[in-house]
This record gives sequence, structure tokens and C-alpha cells, in this order.
Amino acid sequence: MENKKLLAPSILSADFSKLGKQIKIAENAGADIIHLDVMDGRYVPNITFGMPIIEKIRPLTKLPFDAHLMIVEPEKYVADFIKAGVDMISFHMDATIHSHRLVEKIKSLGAKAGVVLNPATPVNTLEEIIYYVDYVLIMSVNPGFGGQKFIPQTLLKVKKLKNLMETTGRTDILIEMDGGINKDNINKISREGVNIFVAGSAVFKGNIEENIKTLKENMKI
Ligand SMILES: O=C(CO)[C@@H](O)[C@H](O)COP(=O)(O)O
Repeated sequence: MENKKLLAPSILSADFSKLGKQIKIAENAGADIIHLDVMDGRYVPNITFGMPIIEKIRPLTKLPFDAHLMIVEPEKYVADFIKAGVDMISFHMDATIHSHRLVEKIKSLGAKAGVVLNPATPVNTLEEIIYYVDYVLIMSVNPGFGGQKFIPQTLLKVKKLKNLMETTGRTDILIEMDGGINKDNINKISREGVNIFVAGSAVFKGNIEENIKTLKENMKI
């Protein structure tokens, strides 16, 4: 999966008064996935949006929707998110009691399942769940807010995750990274082996088309 490189703009930094229009611009400019940061004010100290918004934007683009659930008890809501049109769902293992059951539930409902590592969560917490997930999201900032600075130490986890993928025979898993990714650091991150690059501010602040063009050019290795 080393060669798969996908850009996933996070709409957290979009102008919500023009959300549909900005998603369309991102799609036409070459975005590969739309990243949805769902926050509940409990798992993280911020609240964003949920199913009603996702349902409204679903018909506006053909791009896959990737929901990063920063919510407690995600198991209560995954079916509704999938019904709203989400194709990929990631959750934090410390936000639920039965991670394996939840991964299986997401997959049985037809979506891809991912788990998320916060900056302080070690890769070895994935040792058992790795056999079941489709992707792993490595947070390169603490979850909750857009526009934060990339934490360079989080990049060391990519190598550790790749080792774990090798030893468990799960080299098909996609590695996603999220937080503080911009045109200046995306190439370095790409070289480490990241497949999906989430970018909010670096896409939606300024000219969306130009930003996407530059990020996609720079993520090539
Ligand atoms: O999940 C999160 C924040 O919790 C991220 O998706 C950020 O929203 C990415 O934004 P930038 O750091 O790219 O501005």
C-alpha cells in the first residue's frame, strides 16, 4: 500500500456558509476523500456536526466520506453515520469498551473501519485489533481543533506501525495521518509511508484549488 497516496481535506476548516460549494471545488481540484471531524464536546473539548449535515452534503459529491469520530460511545452512532452516507469510520479505542465488536459492526454495515492513535497513544495498543481494521489514523496533533502545529515525534509511529503491519501480515492496511499537515511537511510524511493525508487549514485557508494542487504535487515521492 506504500504507493497509494490520497488527499483528504477536512471540512472542519471550510467556510460553513459555503460548504457545498467548497466541497465541489475541492473535488474538482483533485481531492480524493472528504474527511469529517465529528466532535461531541465530551471526548474532545469541542463540538462540530453530525448526521444531519452529512446527509445534506452527501448528494453533492461522489468522493468517499471518511468520518473521524471524536465522540464517546461511538458504537451508539455508527449505524446512523453509515446511513447518512459515510464510507469510512474511525474511532478512538479509549472511547468505547468493545473495540473489536465495534470494528466488526462497522464492517458488517458496509463501511471501512479504522482506529485512531492520539499523540500519546503507543502503537503497541494496536497489537490485537490490527488483524481486523482497514486503516489506522495517526493523530499528529491532539484531537479537538484545526490549525494546530504538527507534532514531529508522531511521525516515528509510522515506522513502528509499518513494523507491526509486517509482523502481523497486515501490509494492506492504509495509514492515515491528521493534524498540522501542510505543503512544507507533506513530502516528508509521505516518504515515511503515510497513505492518506488529512489537511484542513492547508486546504481551506486561501485558494482551495491552488492549495490542493500544491499538496498533491508535494505528496508525490
Ligand atoms: O481531527 C482533527 C482535529 O481534531 C483534524 O482533522 C484537524 O481538523 C486537521 O486540521 P489542520 O491541522 O489540517 O488544520
